Amino acid sequence: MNPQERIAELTDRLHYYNFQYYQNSVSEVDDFTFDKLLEELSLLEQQYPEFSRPDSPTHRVGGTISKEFATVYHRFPMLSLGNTYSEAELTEFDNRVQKGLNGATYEYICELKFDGVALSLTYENGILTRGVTRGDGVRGDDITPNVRTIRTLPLKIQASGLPSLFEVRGEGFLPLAEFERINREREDIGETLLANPRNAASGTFKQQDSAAVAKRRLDCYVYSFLSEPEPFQTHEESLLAMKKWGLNVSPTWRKCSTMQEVFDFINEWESRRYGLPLATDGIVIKVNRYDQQRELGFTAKSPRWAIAFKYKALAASTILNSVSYQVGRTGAVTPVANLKPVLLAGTVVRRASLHNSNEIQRLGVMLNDTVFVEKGGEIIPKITGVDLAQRTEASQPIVYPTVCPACQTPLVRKEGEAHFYCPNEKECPPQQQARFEHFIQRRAMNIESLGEGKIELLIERGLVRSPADLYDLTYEMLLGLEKTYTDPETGKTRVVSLREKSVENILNAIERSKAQPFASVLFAIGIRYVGNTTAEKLADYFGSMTALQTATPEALLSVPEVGERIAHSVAAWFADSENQVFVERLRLAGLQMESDRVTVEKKGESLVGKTFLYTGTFSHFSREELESEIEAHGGKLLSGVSKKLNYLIVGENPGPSKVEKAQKMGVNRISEDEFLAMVSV
Ligand SMILES: NC(=O)c1ccc[n+]([C@@H]2O[C@H](COP(=O)([O-])OP(=O)(O)OC[C@H]3O[C@@H](n4cnc5c(N)ncnc54)[C@H](O)[C@@H]3O)[C@@H](O)[C@H]2O)c1
Ligand SMILES: [Zn+2]
Repeated sequence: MNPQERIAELTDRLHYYNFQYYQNSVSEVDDFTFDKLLEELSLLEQQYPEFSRPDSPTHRVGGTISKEFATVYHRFPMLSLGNTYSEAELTEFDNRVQKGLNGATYEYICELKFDGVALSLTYENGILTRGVTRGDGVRGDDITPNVRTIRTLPLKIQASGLPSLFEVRGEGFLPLAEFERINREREDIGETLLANPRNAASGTFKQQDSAAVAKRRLDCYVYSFLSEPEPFQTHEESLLAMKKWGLNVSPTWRKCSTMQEVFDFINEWESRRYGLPLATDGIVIKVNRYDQQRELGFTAKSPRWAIAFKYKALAASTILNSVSYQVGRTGAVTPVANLKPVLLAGTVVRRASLHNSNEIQRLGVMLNDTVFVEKGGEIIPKITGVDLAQRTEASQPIVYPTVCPACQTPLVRKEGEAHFYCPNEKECPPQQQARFEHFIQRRAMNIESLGEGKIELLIERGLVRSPADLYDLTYEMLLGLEKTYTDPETGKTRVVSLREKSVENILNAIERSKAQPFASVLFAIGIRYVGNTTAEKLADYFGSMTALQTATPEALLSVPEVGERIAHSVAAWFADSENQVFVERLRLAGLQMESDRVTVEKKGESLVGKTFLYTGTFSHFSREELESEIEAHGGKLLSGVSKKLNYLIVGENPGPSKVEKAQKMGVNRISEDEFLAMVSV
């Protein structure tokens, strides 16, 4: 391939990766690969400037703006950062700074490079008025309602000396613990898992429904302050002031006066960063004094006074001893690598995730191979490659099981899914066990005193088979049960035994669970794809188990945010006769089968036969109030813009995609006042 062709190829490929990364929150290659390709393109362009394309990703910020949000122009461009993976290049950067400042003394502020989404936050008279993504650097998406859900971001700052207008920049992120929590929940209801915290954060910030955004507790570290005139002399002063004003500044930054101190900072944080509550991928080095920053200036894409040093993902090599297969609540089989213990980022790693059989094939990994293990943004490390040079005859192919490792039922693979499933939903022990764990969790029936091995014990002694059996347990059945567990990894033993007190606790909790609201019961019964939020929506809409059980597919589809996949799953679940028996037993046990929501009181008939959808926020109603107002006047709420929709009520900060679609389909768009006029006749 000649240089011109290679330049064209790289340009197109990098554009595609950028689009996937910024627009769809998907990484098709890892960052290191991406950065190397970008570097290759940049070098080729320097050598052959005549072939460089005007749209080259080397001289512009990679992101874009989306149609779904209003576009906002940045008052100060939001640039990228030059980056390097080598200490030698960092020294070159320092030489350039030294030269640029003509021998003046200077200091650096070193910070962690947080791996999330860049945010621009505008404060006017101390009030947070706007939150915008970086977009293409010149314009970004106005995601103010989503940014307002970040609890550590003050909506109002009161302090003396506060400029009347200023901008704060920072990194919006999903804390690791939150990322893991969301994935546990997703796994529990059979949803595909989020790939990594950065992409999850990026996807979350781009959601239209800020109530859904609020459920994922996003956070933000701020690291830059912009205002005109600039009240500070140095970056350090701005960090201290922002901290004082109550903005969330990570305490990890340090002032360095020599490159040696910078390198020490880099080395120190290489493993320490894994103790932070979020993913980081390097450090950022910034010239401290603002006048010196101005002197050094910017390239088209990034400041000359700062650079990012990116860590290569921390890796270790070790032996793959065996693969075990775990069966989840929905029957999905997940392979897990058992490794020869190895030290990685300060912790001993014994296991790594292998995701699914495709991943094993992709890696070409065999038993007894020497494998590379990396710690990325996730807590469980992953196998990223095989050291083929170390392969011996001892290496044996991994034979993926054809039957369930727990119950020997032949595994099946559904079309379009990466996982194999054990279809023996009702009898497969790990699925059964997980079904109980799902049922007793706090947000379901809240019988958590049954945790920690007690369920296992009850199943093993044949006392319960279905969660409905919990309601038939008696004091006599439970008292004195005992079991010793041995941890396969450490060999430690633990005794679970049911004495008077714990039996009483369990029975009380079971009794109390009968008062859990209908939505919790609906979540507890464990319909695939029906998480907490969906259960609430279904409970609200149908009001009772009976209504839901007999709901037509069309009715299910008209529930807000319920699509084909969920509707199908719900219908299929209720069509199963064993599930019907299960629900009947729960009903007889006295569980809540109806919403205690006050049924909407009829106020009039002016909206009978009309369908509605709303977007944005309203001054007279909360979302719930608007919904019940529509219902109270006989109107019907739809879940999306379709031909069946008569009116789209457009509030403040509406979702542009809904409005545009409504416009295209010729749906009437009405204001809040126009709606008020319709219901006050
Ligand atoms: N894997 C892929 O497919 C893919 C595609 C596109 C981009 N990328 C990755 O994204 C990077 C390019 O993105 P970029 O242009 O945003 O550059 P960048 O992420 O390397 O650096 C700029 C960004 O760093 C962030 N940042 C974090 N901590 C900071 C701090 N303390 N101070 C200042 N900024 C801080 C800011 O969000 C800023 O916008 C590449 O390095 C690449 O690895 C990957
Ligand atoms: Zn099984």
